[in-house]
Amino acid sequence: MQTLTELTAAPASTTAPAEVVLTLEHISKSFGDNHVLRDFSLNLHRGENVVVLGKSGSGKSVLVKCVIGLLRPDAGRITVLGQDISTLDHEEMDQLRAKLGFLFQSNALYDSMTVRENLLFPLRRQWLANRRGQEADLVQQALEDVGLANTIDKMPAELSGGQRKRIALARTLILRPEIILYDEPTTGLDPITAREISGLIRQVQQQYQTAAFIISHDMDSVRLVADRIALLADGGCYAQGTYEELARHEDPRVNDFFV
Ligand SMILES: Nc1ncnc2c1ncn2[C@@H]1O[C@H](COP(=O)(O)OP(=O)(O)OP(=O)(O)O)[C@@H](O)[C@H]1O
Repeated sequence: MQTLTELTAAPASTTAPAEVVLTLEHISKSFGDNHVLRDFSLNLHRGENVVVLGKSGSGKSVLVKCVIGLLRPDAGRITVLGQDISTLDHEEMDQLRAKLGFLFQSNALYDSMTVRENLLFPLRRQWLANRRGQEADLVQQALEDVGLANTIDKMPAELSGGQRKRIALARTLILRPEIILYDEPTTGLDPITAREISGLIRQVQQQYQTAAFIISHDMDSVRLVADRIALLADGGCYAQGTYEELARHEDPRVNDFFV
């Protein structure tokens, strides 16, 4: 396996894989007179990291909530792993969510449980029959993947912010998601730890061929993790391209993010 340094130094891939795993088509969402999303469209391909970049209040969280079915768009269609989510009932949506991983800002670890118990929890909740009896191995593997096998018996309060982020990612990985949604994965971390987490996001992508839908405005992290960036402005996908393409974009509304 590549070292973290090699991974963080690796240039973003410019060849997009063919299979589309997430499609947002002409999504609109308003709250009263506040038209947050207006005709927003974007595709995500298998194995691709896409960062959605936008100013505070531009609608990034609303977009993620639409993808995971917590908010229903007023117009448009969202297709996840080939399924139009507006056609799914609760049970079907739950089954689909089991193929998605989430890494929220809060990490959402259970403070009263050890690291081991935190990782066992989603396994038992999803209760994957074909993994019965393998839980201990899966926990061990997930912790090794994030470089924290030695924390298995610790409580979350004994871990640093960066370690808690890694454990939260291990808990997501244990269910082998096909798409991971990262909400501000480096917020609240010091620059060195933030860089390590960005390296880990790349490592996960390469090791598991997962697609990632990443909300971020940490431009150092965006540079390291993004294969493609979609700029959300005026409710729509205002511009998209690689980090380098958008950084030299002539429109100041785009290149201002990169200075
Ligand atoms: N449930 C809701 N009801 C009413 N308005 C909402 C709701 N959720 C979000 N909004 C509004 O939608 C707009 C976009 O909010 P959102 O949280 O998506 O922004 P964001 O881009 O994620 O911002 P930040 O980077 O600061 O987290 C805001 O004006 C917010 O007030």
